[in-house]
Amino acid sequence: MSDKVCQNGNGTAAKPLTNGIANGVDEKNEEKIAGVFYNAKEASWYTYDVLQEIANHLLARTQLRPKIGIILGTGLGSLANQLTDADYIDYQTIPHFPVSTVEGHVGRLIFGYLKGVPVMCMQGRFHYYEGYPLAKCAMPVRVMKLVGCSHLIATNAAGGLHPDYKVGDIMLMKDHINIMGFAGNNPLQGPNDSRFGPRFPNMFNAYDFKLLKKAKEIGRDIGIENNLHEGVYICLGGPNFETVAELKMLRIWGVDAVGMSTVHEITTAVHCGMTCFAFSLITNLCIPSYDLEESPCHEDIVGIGKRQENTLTELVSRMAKHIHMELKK
Ligand SMILES: O=P(O)(O)O[C@H]1O[C@H](CO)[C@@H](O)[C@H]1O
Ligand code: HPA
Repeated sequence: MSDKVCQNGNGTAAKPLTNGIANGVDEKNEEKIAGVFYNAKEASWYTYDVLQEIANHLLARTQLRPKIGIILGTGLGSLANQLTDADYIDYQTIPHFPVSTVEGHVGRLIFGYLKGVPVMCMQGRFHYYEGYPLAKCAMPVRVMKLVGCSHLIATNAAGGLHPDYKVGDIMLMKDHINIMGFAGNNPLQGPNDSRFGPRFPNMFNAYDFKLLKKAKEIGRDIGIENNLHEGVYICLGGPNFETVAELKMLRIWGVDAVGMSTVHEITTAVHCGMTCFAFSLITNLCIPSYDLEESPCHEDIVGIGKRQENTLTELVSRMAKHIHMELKK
């Protein structure tokens, strides 16, 4: 038996919880689960004014005025090491901000230059399974928008369901299935503030086609074309990994990669008019068979991201550079 922390998918990797919340706001909620508050009211608590307050707070703490927001997924946080002249802002120190509770998510915003391009980077995201409502998970996207970002680059670690995918491959997201939304759980649920966007946003071109094309071009330039795919992502609620029957069903649905994030962030970004690009790092294979000895393990998933740091940095920084140049035109 290896000395890995988790075997057969049963390992957990929760960070020790701190007090969970940085300021007085959440302490008003009645329900408290393991230090993280869950209350549906929280979802509609992030009004335009509250989010503007957060944005103003951040703008007062950095000179940078980025147009590109980046979300770093599980194990992908090391990309932030490449940022120069950076201002680091821990989530705990931001008014009304939740904290990251998952291993592989540092829990801070970084304003800095990625190969010369000013960006705002989330080194750690929020997930539904942490106990946060979807609107709260996606709330930082609206903050990005209010800070001045017109573009979102979202990354995630995901299980590869497409039979051609290998661990370490990259799947550019061309579309997603909002299965949690099917069940009535959507970050845009509740009163619509038209200052963010319309009541009924169109998700037809959620993933910008031109950026997708550019990413494929960059993939060729950096020699990863054989490990680069384009596919459909699904966000499940987690935190458990999938059963074999579930994987079989998802394959029939046309899903190529499975994760527990990103979809609500993209939905929120599209709603507020941001241009989106996203990709999954395939960190494990989702093989719908009962005969396997190994199943996904969070520690391994984190490790794959670290291993691919150079390639991911190259892809993200070149995409950021491209967007930066396009915005200047
Ligand atoms: O989507 P990100 O945050 O990259 O993380 C993925 O990896 C974790 C499971 O190991 C889950 O949180 C899943 O969503
Ligand atoms: N399933 C769900 N989420 C994931 C996986 C997976 O196999 N790998 C990384 N995030």
